[in-house]
Amino acid sequence: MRDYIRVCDVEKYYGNGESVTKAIDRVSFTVNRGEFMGVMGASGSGKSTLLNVLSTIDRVTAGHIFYEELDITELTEDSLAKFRKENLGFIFQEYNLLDTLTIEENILLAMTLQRENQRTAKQRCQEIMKLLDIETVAKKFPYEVSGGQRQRCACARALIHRPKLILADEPTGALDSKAAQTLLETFVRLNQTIQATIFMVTHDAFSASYCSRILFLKDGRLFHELIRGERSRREFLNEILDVLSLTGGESCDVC
Ligand SMILES: Nc1ncnc2c1ncn2[C@@H]1O[C@H](COP(=O)(O)OP(=O)(O)OP(=O)(O)O)[C@@H](O)[C@H]1O
Repeated sequence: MRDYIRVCDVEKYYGNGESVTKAIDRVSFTVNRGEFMGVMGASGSGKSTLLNVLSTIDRVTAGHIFYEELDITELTEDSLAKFRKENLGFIFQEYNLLDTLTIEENILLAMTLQRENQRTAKQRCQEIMKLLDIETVAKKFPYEVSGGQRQRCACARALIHRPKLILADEPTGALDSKAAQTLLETFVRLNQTIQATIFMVTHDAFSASYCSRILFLKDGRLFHELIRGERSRREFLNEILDVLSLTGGESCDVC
């Protein structure tokens, strides 16, 4: 399989002089198209920073990130905005839904902003709501639905463009275990049905056990990697917990 993303010797420093923080320190790895990648590590290990440089929200201090042949560290701000719009979908812990719009309108807004034709937009919205099982709450406002349904709405909004890469920062953080499980199963389904590549930061071993591969960060460096392969999710979970006990990382919210 050809590499979809190549992260080459990436460094991200904050501050300068004596007060410099090496949030990411010479990290290199590749991602294949269609992988469900997890990133784990203790608090402050650099997970969000890595996600931010991968998603072009933040610039690297040194190193290169290639999406196929395109080096995104060399792009101008205008080209970056275009790249983000055409390729990426973001899902964060805070849903950032607009309370004055219904669930359906929140999802459609993402399409309106891209000036898609209305019929295509509506059709895609129906499809994605069906896939995420939120059709029944389409006409409700965000404050009238559950946390899990809000999160799936945020997910639908990110996915309606059919992004090649989904970037998720602690997407299950605000969910109870049932809602978290539903969202993770949705990710797996999306991963399998539309071959979306997923990059998910999580501190939770249970969430990570849904991934096909996990990178472990420690003090900004790549410390370990686990590949699920043919193992059951339970076996993979146990292995993740073993690694976390070595890194002093976190645990598992539901086990
Ligand atoms: N804007 C910033 N300015 C200065 N230092 C920062 C900034 N953002 C992050 N850092 C530092 O960089 C390091 C990595 O932070 P990062 O947020 O990537 O860690 P994390 O693994 O995502 O942590 P958490 O699990 O607590 O969210 C930390 O030492 C943090 O204090």
